[in-house]
Amino acid sequence: MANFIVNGGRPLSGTIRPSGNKNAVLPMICASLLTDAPVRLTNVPDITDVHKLVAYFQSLGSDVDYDTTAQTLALHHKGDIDAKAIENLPLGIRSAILLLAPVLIRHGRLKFDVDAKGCALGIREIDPHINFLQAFGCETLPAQGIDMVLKSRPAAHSIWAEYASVTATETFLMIASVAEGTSVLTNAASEPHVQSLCHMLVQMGAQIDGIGTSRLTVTGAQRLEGAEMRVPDDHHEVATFLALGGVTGGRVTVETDILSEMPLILDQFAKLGLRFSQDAGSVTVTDWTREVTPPLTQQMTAKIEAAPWPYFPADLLPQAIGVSVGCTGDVLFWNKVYEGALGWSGELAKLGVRAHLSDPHRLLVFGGSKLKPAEVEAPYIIRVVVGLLIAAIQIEGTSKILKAEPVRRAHPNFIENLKALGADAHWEDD
Ligand SMILES: CC(=O)N[C@H]1[C@@H](OP(=O)(O)OP(=O)(O)OC[C@H]2O[C@@H](n3ccc(=O)[nH]c3=O)[C@H](O)[C@@H]2O)O[C@H](CO)[C@@H](O)[C@@H]1O
Ligand SMILES: C=C(OP(=O)(O)O)C(=O)O
Repeated sequence: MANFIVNGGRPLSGTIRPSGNKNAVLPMICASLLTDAPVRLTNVPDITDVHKLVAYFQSLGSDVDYDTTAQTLALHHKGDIDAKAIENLPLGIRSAILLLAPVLIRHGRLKFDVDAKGCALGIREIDPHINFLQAFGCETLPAQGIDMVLKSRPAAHSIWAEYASVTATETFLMIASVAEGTSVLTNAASEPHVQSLCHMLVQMGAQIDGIGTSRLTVTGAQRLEGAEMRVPDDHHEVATFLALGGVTGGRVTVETDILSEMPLILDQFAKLGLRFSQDAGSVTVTDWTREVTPPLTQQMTAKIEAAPWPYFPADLLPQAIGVSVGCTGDVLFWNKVYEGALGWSGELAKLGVRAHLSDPHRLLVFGGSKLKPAEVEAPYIIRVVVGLLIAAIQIEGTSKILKAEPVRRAHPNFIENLKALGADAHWEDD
């Protein structure tokens, strides 16, 4: 596991383009298995999760052309796929769960003991996925692990989900897109990455109404066609570069076409004293006052709460916490999604941060901490590596973030990009 070394206190400045969104490209890659026609994706990030899915498809005998320089990925799953290889789902990535629907649709059977754990944010449930698949006619056979079969074309089904799950909504979308008839999912997730999968499935021949809302109506196609899609820019990475620029007292411009999805995200970072200017295709962080905007309701503490879209994303909470440690006021962070996403906050104390973990979902960061460089250890959570870096890079002196490797799952060339903006940072191999 590699570590990050960062020499903090140097302003980051310049212009940068974000990479494609990991959580958008992964379901798109999995959905390519729904067709025997070619699929071509552009703006594909060079990240380890993509490499794992690509290796899986290569093992199935698919034609795969992944050009990391051009950021393109061409996939063509022609005839039969290798029945032995199909059960070797990629390990350690949450998106392995997104292979269940397409493999069952394509192959009719899947036996798995899925390690679809992804980031260590708490328990990563598989129940909604299995329940949705069963509702569409997949049977579960008694077995060690899970053994599912799909004997004929799925029949449309309507579901009211217990909660708005991103990947379970994507499972629904994939199976409903080939089902006979019209299916409805109520309490659907609506994140930008869920929307991009909808647009891809529409291009492939499904009819989808309600894209971007919590109710999706899908009419399936007998046969799905190929697709050519651009992976949307990563709104998490846009916010990350802005935060890094701001906390170092620099001026970073991010050029992107995803600004329409970012008003709430920028508002919440502005609550932490970051100031932005925007034009049609870019956003610039211009200043950091360090002042927390106090609520007008005097009994309240300033707070940032994360929940399913269109709330502030849970995957941006660590980055916001990283900014807040240098603020003069108190901020309450509330993760309404995951029960295990804040346990790492003890590491902040090593950097001199005063904070109180109120319960598994809420962290109160006190203003005015006397920060100092330190060695901290990241959990297996991509965005926490980034959050710890945002905290460390604002502190003069050398800090080390142990086990920083998970960042490679979502942010290509992360250190190279930081260096190009003027950071003094490098990888250290253990
Ligand atoms: C590959 C991928 O796309 N991963 C993303 C996806 O994971 P993933 O699809 O696994 O996340 P879910 O949306 O299912 O939510 C994660 C967990 O939070 C809990 N939960 C969620 C919503 C809710 O209203 N109530 C509730 O209790 C459940 O325990 C659930 O298992 O969405 C997460 C939430 O945006 C992101 O952090 C992950 O980066
Ligand atoms: C939690 C994340 O990813 P995953 O669900 O793939 O583990 C993330 O992208 O921050």
